[in-house]
Amino acid sequence: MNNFTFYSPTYFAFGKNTEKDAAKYVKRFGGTKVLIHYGGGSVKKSGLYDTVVNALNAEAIPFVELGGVKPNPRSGLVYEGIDLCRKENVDFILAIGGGSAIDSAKAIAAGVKYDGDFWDFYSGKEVTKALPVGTILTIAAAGSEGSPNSVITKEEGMLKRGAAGEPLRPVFSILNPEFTCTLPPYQTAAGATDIMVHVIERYFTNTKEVEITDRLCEAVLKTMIKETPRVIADPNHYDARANIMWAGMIAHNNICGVGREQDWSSHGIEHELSAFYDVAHGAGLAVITPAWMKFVMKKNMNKFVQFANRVWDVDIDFEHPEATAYEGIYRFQRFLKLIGMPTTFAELGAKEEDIKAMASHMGISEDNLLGSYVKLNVDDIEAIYRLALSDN
Ligand SMILES: NC(=O)c1ccc[n+]([C@@H]2O[C@H](COP(=O)([O-])OP(=O)(O)OC[C@H]3O[C@@H](n4cnc5c(N)ncnc54)[C@H](O)[C@@H]3O)[C@@H](O)[C@H]2O)c1
Repeated sequence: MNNFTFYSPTYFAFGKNTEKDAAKYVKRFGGTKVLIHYGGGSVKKSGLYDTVVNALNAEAIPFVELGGVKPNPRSGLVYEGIDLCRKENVDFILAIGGGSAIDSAKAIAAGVKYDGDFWDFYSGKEVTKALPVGTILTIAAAGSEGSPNSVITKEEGMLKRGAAGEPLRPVFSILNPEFTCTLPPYQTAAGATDIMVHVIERYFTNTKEVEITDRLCEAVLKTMIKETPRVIADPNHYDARANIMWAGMIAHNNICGVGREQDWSSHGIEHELSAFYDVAHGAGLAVITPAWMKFVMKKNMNKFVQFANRVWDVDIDFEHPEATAYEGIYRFQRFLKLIGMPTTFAELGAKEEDIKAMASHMGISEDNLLGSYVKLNVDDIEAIYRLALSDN
């Protein structure tokens, strides 16, 4: 196991009615003027927006608001949010929604404290200062409620890029699984896929002797394999929703990833699909991750046999380990189909003729290869996109 530091100071309030205390948490974490940041209709339809506004009024905390965050959140609204916060002397951002609203809030939070263009943080500069962000989560997926990350798409050039830095971890996150019951099955499944792939990006490592984090990863994956079909069949299944919601947090606050090299190729390759076609991130991952697995398995089979055996209950064929490895990937892909995810380019609406452009859009070069389990060059990335044309 490698050396690591782990500091994850987010305060979590989990369960029914926890959103009622939102204003108390804002106060507790120092907010005196709040920006409420959210997407579109769902937070208003569910009554969550009114609950939050009433709670802030009851605590006499002034606020301004900025709605309209789109899935795959855009830089334009971030600039608007930074200007608004400065003009209104906002000192706390409360995001209501999913990864998109939260990531947009984090970008604004970092941008307000920075003299330059906030996009610098999405071009490799570490975030070292940000306004505090609190979240009320409505979809289990991105894990942004506990992560030090944010992903934004720059309209100009449709660049989808990530930023990172400890100040981006929310100071508090409120997770009421009931709010996730209104998610359409497709969004539920896309979220579940994202959760699983957050773990997979950490699981496939060349770092040796990482039994504790391997086992944590496997626990999250096993939980998702059990609970996701339950909520697809019964969207109001509170306990299954609750297990998935907490799995989503554990999958990405890095408790499963400390002390080990991590990969992150599937996310990088998928970000081009979301940028080119504006698809749901989890759906893009459902197409890309099995293709990535098929490609890298041939170069580094090590971990795939363990994945097949421990996660997908495949008996190990010691004479033909590649058959065991492949069976694990096959079962993963079959599971994705079962929960209603696309598994090919065509199902996603992606086009073969864009493959070259997507592979070269990522800024990968021989000095800057993608991933770590197997390091990928542009030709490898193209080959992975081609493998995703079919699910055989
Ligand atoms: N910051 C991170 O650590 C991180 C990690 C992974 C992914 N991401 C990014 O997060 C974004 C995706 O976030 P997401 O998957 O959480 O989804 P999202 O926030 O984009 O929401 C997906 C859709 O579901 C709707 N929705 C949300 N809650 C709902 C509810 N309760 N009922 C009905 N509809 C609801 C939203 O309005 C939206 O249309 C992508 O941009 C992705 O790249 C960020």
